[in-house]
Amino acid sequence: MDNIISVRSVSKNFKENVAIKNLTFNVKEGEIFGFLGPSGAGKTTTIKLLTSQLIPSGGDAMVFDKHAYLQKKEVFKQIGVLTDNSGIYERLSVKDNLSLFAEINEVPKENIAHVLDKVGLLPYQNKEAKKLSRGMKQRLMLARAVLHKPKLLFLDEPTSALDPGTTLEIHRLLRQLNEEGTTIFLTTHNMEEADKLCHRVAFLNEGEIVEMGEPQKLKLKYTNNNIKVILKDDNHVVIKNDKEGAAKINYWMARGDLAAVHSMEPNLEEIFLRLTGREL
Ligand SMILES: Nc1ncnc2c1ncn2[C@@H]1O[C@H](COP(=O)(O)OP(=O)(O)OP(=O)(O)O)[C@@H](O)[C@H]1O
Repeated sequence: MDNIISVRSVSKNFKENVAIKNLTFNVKEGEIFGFLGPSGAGKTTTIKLLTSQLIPSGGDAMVFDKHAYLQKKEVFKQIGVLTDNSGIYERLSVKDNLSLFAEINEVPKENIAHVLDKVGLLPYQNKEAKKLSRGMKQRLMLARAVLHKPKLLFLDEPTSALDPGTTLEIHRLLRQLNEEGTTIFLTTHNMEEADKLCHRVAFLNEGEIVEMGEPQKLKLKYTNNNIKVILKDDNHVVIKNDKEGAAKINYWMARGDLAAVHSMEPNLEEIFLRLTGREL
């Protein structure tokens, strides 16, 4: 698989404030890549560096094998961006918002109904944007970001402040887009979201990547090798995943005392805390 994003030793300073330090990572074509970190870690700055809204202070931020800040309009036609500076025209209807966006960006309009249907907004296409709920607005912004069928989609905190039902709906849409071939780069401080959605994640702390990999592999890497055993008398016992632990489980099983066995691998939140001493 080819790298669609390639970041080499990138840094970004805002005067004396160092926002990004020596970032190096790739995103492969077809991946959902999660960029995780607490507020101020540098997630949005990274998206801006990759979408030509900022120029790096050092290093190479490449998208489609070209420096992101040198990208031409043709290349940007292959990229969709969803950030919180919504750019929605409140007084226009849902459909007219997309229509105007298509005109400004020279995108054909015939895809509008299809995209609105996909994000579940077709029945609301004539509704004024200002009358939409937050979740519906987010879906409208997603519709706008994918109207031109981009190969690469950047999403900055796509589900922040959404209710769990709408969040699940957005996740379903993102998975579907990914299955249809869109590579997705998303930032989030929601570790559960990252775990469920992303093929790989990078942990960002104070402008630096402190760990990167597949969620499941990271959990195995940082496991403390403990197993929780629940016995039928409702006793919970934590044992080691070793020969001695296996003998204990055999013993309880033979006596008919065993109710359940759970691995105790850490979640991404706990790994981040262990690596940085910070919560998300
Ligand atoms: N235009 C700017 N001028 C000066 N400093 C900036 C600018 N943009 C970002 N920063 C600083 O860079 C650092 C990283 O900010 P960034 O917005 O990338 O973080 P973030 O991880 O996206 O945070 P959040 O989750 O709160 O959006 C912060 O210290 C921020 O204050």
